[in-house]
Amino acid sequence: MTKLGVIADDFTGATDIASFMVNAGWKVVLFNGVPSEAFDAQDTDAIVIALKSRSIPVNEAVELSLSASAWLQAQGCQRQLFKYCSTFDSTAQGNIGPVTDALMKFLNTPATLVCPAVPDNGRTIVHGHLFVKGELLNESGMEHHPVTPMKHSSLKKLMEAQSVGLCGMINLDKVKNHPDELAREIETQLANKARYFIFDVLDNQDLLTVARVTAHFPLVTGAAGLGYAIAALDEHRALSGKQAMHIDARGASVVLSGSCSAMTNQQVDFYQQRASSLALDVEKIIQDPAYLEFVSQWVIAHASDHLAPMVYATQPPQIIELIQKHYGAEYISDRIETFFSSLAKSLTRAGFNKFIVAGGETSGAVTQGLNIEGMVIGEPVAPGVPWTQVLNKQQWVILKSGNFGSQDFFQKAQEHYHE
Ligand SMILES: Nc1ncnc2c1ncn2[C@@H]1O[C@H](COP(=O)(O)OP(=O)(O)OP(=O)(O)O)[C@@H](O)[C@H]1O
Ligand SMILES: O=C(O)[C@@H](O)C(=O)CO
Repeated sequence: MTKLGVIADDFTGATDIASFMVNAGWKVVLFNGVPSEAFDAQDTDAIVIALKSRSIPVNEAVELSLSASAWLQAQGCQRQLFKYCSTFDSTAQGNIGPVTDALMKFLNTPATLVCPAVPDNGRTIVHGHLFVKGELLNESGMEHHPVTPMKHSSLKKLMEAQSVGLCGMINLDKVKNHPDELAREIETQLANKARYFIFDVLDNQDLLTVARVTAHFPLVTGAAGLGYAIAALDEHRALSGKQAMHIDARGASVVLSGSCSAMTNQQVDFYQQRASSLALDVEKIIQDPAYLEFVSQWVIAHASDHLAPMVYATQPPQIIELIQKHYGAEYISDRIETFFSSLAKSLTRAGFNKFIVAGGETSGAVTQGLNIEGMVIGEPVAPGVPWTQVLNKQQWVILKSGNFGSQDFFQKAQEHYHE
């Protein structure tokens, strides 16, 4: 029986929590948006729905999240987790507070947990303040975020500004030294009208304590660490989880890199010294209708190389700046994404069954090109970046966030293939 339904407010956040739960031994399936049909979830521990609701208008975020919650409930997920960013990305209008309130009403619960802590990634909570690698959230760089600048670190302040109720705070001393008293503490604070419980969390042990004491809450909210703790506490997880995903070495693979982050630039530099590589010509993407076929044929010609061929648009920031000035940033981004989407589609027709993709937006475009509705989450190549198998297909995909993974990521991903 499925144990947990997860509603994630963005795509890389969805793969992040899915990967943490798989690491704890669960079998996890991820859907891109709310599926239109039912899913037979019998041997699945968690279903994750990836939405794009972090920064859209509040009423749309609420509506989308409620429809995800209703679908998950219909698949048997009585318990649900609302996944938002571990840096609590939101404004005083939302969307974390309003979505949480709406889900609480829908799932008919007077209390929930607010827990963005991910100790493995340096997200900790002390005296109710959120830290990012030892820095207060509002001094971590997040105060400059273009869409959701985080101007406070107090989770109480942040949550109460965008929701209808009060926070209940439980400090580190209680979590670490008096775990047996936590259940009573929750009852006392509930009687005092607390709705959103914020526990201090410094390490994974604290997360396990928090997950244990809130195991009866029908709804919890937070980030990937909470997913890990809930899965790790499940005594039956070994029955269904930790099966290595069989990624079939037969069939060809390709690396598609559209990310221009510092880390991806390093990964592309490293990989192009070892494998056949083709840098995309931006002018030809725009001007030459035969270019897609030319690039497809180049990839196909290298299909049986020892390492997968790589096609990349990745460039360092100073070159990107020039290209964007010349063509317009939005226009050129869109053209490159569409090119990757069409290339992926054309390579599938040519027998390619493994796609290693770099970049959040690029991943969205490739997912669309491959017409992916859902995927099973496999083993991670780097923290938060798992191999995935497309539902009901012999097709495998990695979607790498810009700054994730080590220098040898593209090569490392291919070490997971099996004969
Ligand atoms: N040479 C280029 N010139 C201009 N734009 C480019 C070039 N190469 C890639 N792009 C665009 O840059 C954007 C990169 O965004 P993407 O989300 O894929 O990567 P990222 O921002 O590094 O990843 P993440 O969002 O996961 O951190 C895409 O829209 C892509 O089309
Ligand atoms: O929680 C995080 O930090 C990430 O999963 C995320 O939400 C990326 O957008």
